[in-house]
Amino acid sequence: MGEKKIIIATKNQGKANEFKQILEPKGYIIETLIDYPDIPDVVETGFTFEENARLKAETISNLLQVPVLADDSGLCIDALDGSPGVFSARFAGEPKSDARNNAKVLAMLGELNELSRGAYFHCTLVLSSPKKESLVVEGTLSGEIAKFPVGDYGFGYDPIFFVPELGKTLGEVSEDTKNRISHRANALKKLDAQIAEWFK
Ligand SMILES: O=c1nc[nH]c2c1ncn2[C@H]1C[C@H](O)[C@@H](COP(=O)(O)OP(=O)(O)OP(=O)(O)O)O1
Ligand SMILES: [Mg+2]
Repeated sequence: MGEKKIIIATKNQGKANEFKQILEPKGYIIETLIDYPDIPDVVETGFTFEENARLKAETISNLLQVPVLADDSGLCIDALDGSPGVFSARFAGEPKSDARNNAKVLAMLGELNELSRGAYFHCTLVLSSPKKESLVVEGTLSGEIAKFPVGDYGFGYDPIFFVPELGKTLGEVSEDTKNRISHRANALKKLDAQIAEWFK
């Protein structure tokens, strides 16, 4: 496999690690905006995951004039009618904080029993190139909101997201295990199936 460089339009270290772990073994060279500190933040003004992922991918692709992949993702909680959804990153306000976001979710769900704590992670990926129609794929992962945070692995809402099939939160499992089942991994599988055709 030749060198195929993809820039991921993210400044999130947790996402960056997962993209590298999944895509580098497939022969991709992965860079992220952490490698381009001078590029300003893209303001996420959209009301859907796709709008925000398009905004990030298309803005950075037009700026750098190379193919760019963006991820917009979030946690959708049944008892909160799908909230925080696209507002996941700043659910507890500015500056964005995983710890405060998790505390806010736990406080809002209170003592609701297991049957009422259903939730899923959603990930929309948009791959953009300056003179091409963008490619859009999505993936989800179902689970439940734990009663308290468990584990130090992962990032974001991982310590409070319990996966029944694993009997653990995502904060308790290795990167390998998460990357077999996650919303991001599921979206990347769909991207993988379409990327060769799209690049032609
Ligand atoms: O696998 C995940 N495990 C735990 N939490 C997660 C995951 N995937 C998304 N999330 C949470 C983190 C953040 O609160 C929001 C994403 O917000 P989102 O705008 O897509 O990302 P971000 O602002 O952290 O980085 P960037 O926009 O630079 O890609 O959902
Ligand atoms: Mg963001």
